[in-house]
Amino acid sequence: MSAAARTDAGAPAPEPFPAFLKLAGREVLVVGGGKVAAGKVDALLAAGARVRLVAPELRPELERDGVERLRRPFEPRDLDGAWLAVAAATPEVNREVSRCAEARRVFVNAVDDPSNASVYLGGVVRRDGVTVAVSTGGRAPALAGLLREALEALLPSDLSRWTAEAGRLRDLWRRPGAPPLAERRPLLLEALNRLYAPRRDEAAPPAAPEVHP
Ligand SMILES: C[C@@]1(CC(=O)O)c2cc3[nH]c(cc4nc(cc5[nH]c(cc(n2)[C@H]1CCC(=O)O)[C@@](C)(CC(=O)O)[C@@H]5CCC(=O)O)C(CC(=O)O)=C4CCC(=O)O)c(CCC(=O)O)c3CC(=O)O
Ligand SMILES: NC(=O)C1=CN([C@@H]2O[C@H](COP(=O)(O)OP(=O)(O)OC[C@H]3O[C@@H](n4cnc5c(N)ncnc54)[C@H](O)[C@@H]3O)[C@@H](O)[C@H]2O)C=CC1
Repeated sequence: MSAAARTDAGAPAPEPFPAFLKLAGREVLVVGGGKVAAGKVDALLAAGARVRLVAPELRPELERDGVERLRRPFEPRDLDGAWLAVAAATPEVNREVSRCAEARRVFVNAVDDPSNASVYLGGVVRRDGVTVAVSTGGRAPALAGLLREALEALLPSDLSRWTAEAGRLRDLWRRPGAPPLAERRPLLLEALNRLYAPRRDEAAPPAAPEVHP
């Protein structure tokens, strides 16, 4: 078991608190300019974050809109104004970034160092407006990846129909006369099942061919 899974006293560590961050328009510091940093930057930009990237050398694909680039080694002041930091440089630099971020109460993801990170990234499935994320609390990243694959296979390919129907019912249930909360889940399940019920015209036996004398 990795250091992340146990506290110093040997007691099991508390499980991480799952949350989905709204990063749009918020500043995120990424330290490092290699392959790993490039992958994190892709995900951060997709979430609408404003990325500040610090590294003496960086890969050409990091020269893109939405990324403020500082070509020099990390300095603690780079964390000023950041909501979140990602340490994706060398292990020694990552440790320093984690230490400084912790001191400033900025959450930090350290790609190679679960015990010094305050944020773990997970395996992620996104489909039709639904996001499912899996973490093993830093204990077994490859297992998080496998579970992500399994969930990808399990979720229906037409999940957009589910989200549309659930959204439609939610709008209805905001009006006066809506069923009480406790009844809504079973009603939602029934409504989703109805999406797959054969339509009356499909269920009817085929009409006998018309015979013309
Ligand atoms: C703490 C964390 C970093 C963070 O938070 O960013 C972290 C850390 C480390 N990963 C390592 C190795 C591997 N990581 C993967 C895969 C993934 N790792 C991911 C997340 C995380 N990995 C976070 C914790 C997640 C959690 O809580 O469970 C996933 C889910 C998401 C993502 O990275 O985007 C992604 C699957 C994506 C998908 O398929 O969906 C594979 C397997 C593979 O690639 O198939 C291997 C090789 C096999 C192995 O070693 O297990 C090593 C050892 C490095 C070494 O020894 O050199 C460390 C460092 C350490 O543990 O010390
Ligand atoms: N490449 C991989 O598949 C994996 C990498 N890791 C870890 O991820 C981290 C990054 O990996 P890569 O992207 O492959 O590394 P890389 O070697 O390609 O890039 C390292 C980057 O860090 C920058 N850097 C060095 N000193 C710095 C400083 N003082 N301040 C700011 N930036 C500095 C370099 O300029 C470079 O851009 C490493 O800690 C590595 O151990 C972990 C698992 C897998």
